[in-house]
Amino acid sequence: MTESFSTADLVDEHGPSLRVCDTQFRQFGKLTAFTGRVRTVQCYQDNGLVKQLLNSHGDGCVLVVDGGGSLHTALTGDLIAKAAVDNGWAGLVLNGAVRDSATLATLPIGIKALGTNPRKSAKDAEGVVDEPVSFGGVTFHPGDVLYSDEDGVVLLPGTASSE
Ligand SMILES: O=C([O-])CC(=O)C(=O)O
Repeated sequence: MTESFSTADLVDEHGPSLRVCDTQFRQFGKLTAFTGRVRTVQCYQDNGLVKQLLNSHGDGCVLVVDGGGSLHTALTGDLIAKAAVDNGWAGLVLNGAVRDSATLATLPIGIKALGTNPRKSAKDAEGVVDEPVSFGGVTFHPGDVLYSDEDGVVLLPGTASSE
């Protein structure tokens, strides 16, 4: 999907109603601009739920993973990211780490994360799916529309929302 938007223009257009995430992410996927409806996972050094979700239909959504900011284990690597591409996810935003970054850079998906660590995460699937998660000074609600580009990550309420 080709996206033509700019987060800076969205800020100018929407003003304070746009939520802007302050986290300074690194870009890992090949797509540097991506947008989609938010789904969420909260977990800590365990990517069992991330793996399950990204191995199911993405419907153009962006998976926002609050890994508590831990850089101790990778929440996504090349296999999970390839599954996300195959299942139609638009992107991943991880408050945590990735691995296999050289391969991630070749995949047609947006991936933002804090950094890298080659260590695997646990696979106990402990955590929470599709509840609001907060980091970088904003709350990500399932159903929000997320826009991400070279300048940052911003959020608008989903159209189904009454906000
Ligand atoms: O399995 C994991 O935890 C992450 C990984 O290496 C992959 O996605 O290839």
